[in-house]
Amino acid sequence: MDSVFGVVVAAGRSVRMGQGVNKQFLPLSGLPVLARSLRVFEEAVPVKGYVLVMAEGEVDRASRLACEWGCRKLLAVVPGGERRQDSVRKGLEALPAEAEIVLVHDGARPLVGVEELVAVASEAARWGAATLAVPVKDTVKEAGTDGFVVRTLPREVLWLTQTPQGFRYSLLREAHQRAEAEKITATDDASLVEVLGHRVKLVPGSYRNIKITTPEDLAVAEALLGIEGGISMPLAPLRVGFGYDVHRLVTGRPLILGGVNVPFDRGLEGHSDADVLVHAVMDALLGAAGQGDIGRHFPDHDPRYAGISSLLLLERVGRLLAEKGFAVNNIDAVVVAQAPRLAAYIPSMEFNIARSLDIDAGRINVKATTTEGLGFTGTGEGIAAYAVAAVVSSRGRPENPLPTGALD
Ligand SMILES: Nc1ccn([C@@H]2O[C@H](COP(=O)(O)OP(=O)(O)OP(=O)(O)O)[C@@H](O)[C@H]2O)c(=O)n1
Ligand SMILES: C[C@](O)(CO)[C@H](O)COP(=O)(O)O
Repeated sequence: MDSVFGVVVAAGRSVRMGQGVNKQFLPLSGLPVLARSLRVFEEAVPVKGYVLVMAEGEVDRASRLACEWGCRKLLAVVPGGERRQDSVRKGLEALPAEAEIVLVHDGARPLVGVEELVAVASEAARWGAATLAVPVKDTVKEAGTDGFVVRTLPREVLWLTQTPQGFRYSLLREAHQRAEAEKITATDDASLVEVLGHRVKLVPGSYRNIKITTPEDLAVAEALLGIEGGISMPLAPLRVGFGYDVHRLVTGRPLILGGVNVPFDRGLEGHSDADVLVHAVMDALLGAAGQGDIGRHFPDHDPRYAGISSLLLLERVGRLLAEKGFAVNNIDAVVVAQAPRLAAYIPSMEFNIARSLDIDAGRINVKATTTEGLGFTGTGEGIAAYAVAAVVSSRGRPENPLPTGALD
């Protein structure tokens, strides 16, 4: 496919959400709305890179968070403009010259699927312009300013447009330049291309690709994710496991918790990266599946594991469980640390753990607590973590929990 790039706009004011904050940072099943939208661009193979557009005052915050969310294809975070189309234009200006197809997406549409994004890219490459859209389900009336119906519109030809919308880069830039020159305002990019007389191909999308606009949209999105993740449908047979780990705090080491490099004057000592949270999670998972503990699978005298990211080990635990016929239902964990304060990093920890296990972040819950200055965690000698995990047998019954020996 042609060289595909993206522009994700998230520089709006979130007025209709009515919470006084950018709705894109609100949690949706444990992960910020924006993180979910960006993840789709990360996962869509044809997308080479993308630009994120934020309100002026949120550029730094978004850049920092995107790093924590593991956004590897993000090229730049740039300030947006007054109207959505101004934000898109600024995003387009930041794209590299090699861009041939550009996908413009609302950061506020976190439920779009990777396949939908790829379909729009391929139709845009074919037709020059394409947009995801769904047929109107209700009967649509045109109203007068007096509040009375003027006419009923023919539903058969009406579609609700969504994003991403995909275009040949040169075509979309021309459309935006024309809009600037002729002072045209439009609520989507396809409209600007239509003004040029260019045809826009409709790509049938999904009704689940809602735009998070008002508070009830968040509730609907949560419900959709819950149903799809199967959380509301208990699976049996269920097995639970418990994990506990402690590491000593020392100077000269980074503090890695849940795969996040947490700023602190000391870090945890250990053979690997000493990620005490991920170690507790792995032990809980292995315990639930009857597969021993991490000491057995990843011995701390084995040079292969010296300094290794514990998230890589977690990925291997996830694969082992899958081989044994287990799927992770949910994990709950608590980090016990007197300092530093961890609240701001918890969504990223949950995201990292979920990504390593290839499951939805809504299935992971991480908490942090102090011990009011008591004990070894209270004095800052070390950090502890506890975790419980529930796994279900995807083969309908628990697997034989006999030990299988170490991973390769
Ligand atoms: N000046 C603007 C206006 C909107 N957007 C983005 O365009 C998308 C669609 O806009 P909408 O959902 O309407 O978001 P807001 O403009 O934030 O909402 P509201 O109108 O309620 O303030 C959102 O991802 C929003 O952040 C943008 O980047 N720059
Ligand atoms: C681009 C869009 O999401 C397509 O439905 C929509 O037009 C954005 O409109 P808004 O007024 O910025 O919410």
